[in-house]
Amino acid sequence: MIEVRGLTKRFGSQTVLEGIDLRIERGESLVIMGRSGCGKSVLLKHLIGLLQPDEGSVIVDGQDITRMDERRLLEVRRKFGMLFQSAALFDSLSVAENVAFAFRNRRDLTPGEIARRVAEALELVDLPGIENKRPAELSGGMRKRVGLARAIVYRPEILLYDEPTSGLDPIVSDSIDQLIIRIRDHLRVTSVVVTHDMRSARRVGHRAALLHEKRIYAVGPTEAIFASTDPVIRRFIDGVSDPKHPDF
Ligand SMILES: Nc1ncnc2c1ncn2[C@@H]1O[C@H](COP(=O)(O)OP(=O)(O)OP(=O)(O)O)[C@@H](O)[C@H]1O
Repeated sequence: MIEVRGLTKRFGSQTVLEGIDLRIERGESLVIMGRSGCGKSVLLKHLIGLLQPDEGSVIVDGQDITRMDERRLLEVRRKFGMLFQSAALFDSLSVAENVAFAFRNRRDLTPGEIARRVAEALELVDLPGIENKRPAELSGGMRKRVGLARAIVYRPEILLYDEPTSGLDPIVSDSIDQLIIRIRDHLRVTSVVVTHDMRSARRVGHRAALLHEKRIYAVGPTEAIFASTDPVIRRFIDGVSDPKHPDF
């Protein structure tokens, strides 16, 4: 579904990603893990064409999106839904207006059809009937669910999650993970989940990739990565710093 080939990204003199190769199969969920600031969000933004690589390419469903013009890129982006780290809801809009945001320019859908699709998306994230609430009235976990409803309302083929469980307690995190799994299986979407929540990674990922020092250090079935004895992978998974190199 997505293929990244030899992707290198620099910001000024800082190289953030170097020679990244990654394949994401249709219908699978891939977890991308790595230290804070290692470039996970930057990689995610390349998958949807929000950033352009300095070298290499990104192929989505057979189409090279690198250096694609904005009009064709918009077409490709319709395949994607994205759940941002902060859920990114508009506080001045109701839940229904937030969830329906992607439909604001669609003349082919009646208000009744939009309301039905919004209700269906809210149902799928276990928040039926909260259309008229405001984001400020919701807990952090509920806001994430509304963000997820907004991401799935137009039935994307690929869902990108940027830290879906950050800032949530373990119980709410588990419920978000269960939703990610349910949506993946129910809507048959390809999922890419950026996280440094190890429990969440283990629950939702068919495969896991560890980004380290600008490269994909390891990628494989999640259980194999978690069972690895490689010292870099172990330190990351067990959350143990290296006394000789506290920053690594
Ligand atoms: N638009 C930008 N302009 C300049 N530098 C940027 C830009 N976006 C990201 N960076 C830099 O790229 C590096 C990687 O950032 P990124 O947000 O991808 O990290 P991350 O792995 O997602 O971190 P975290 O886990 O803390 O969210 C950082 O050093 C950041 O400052």
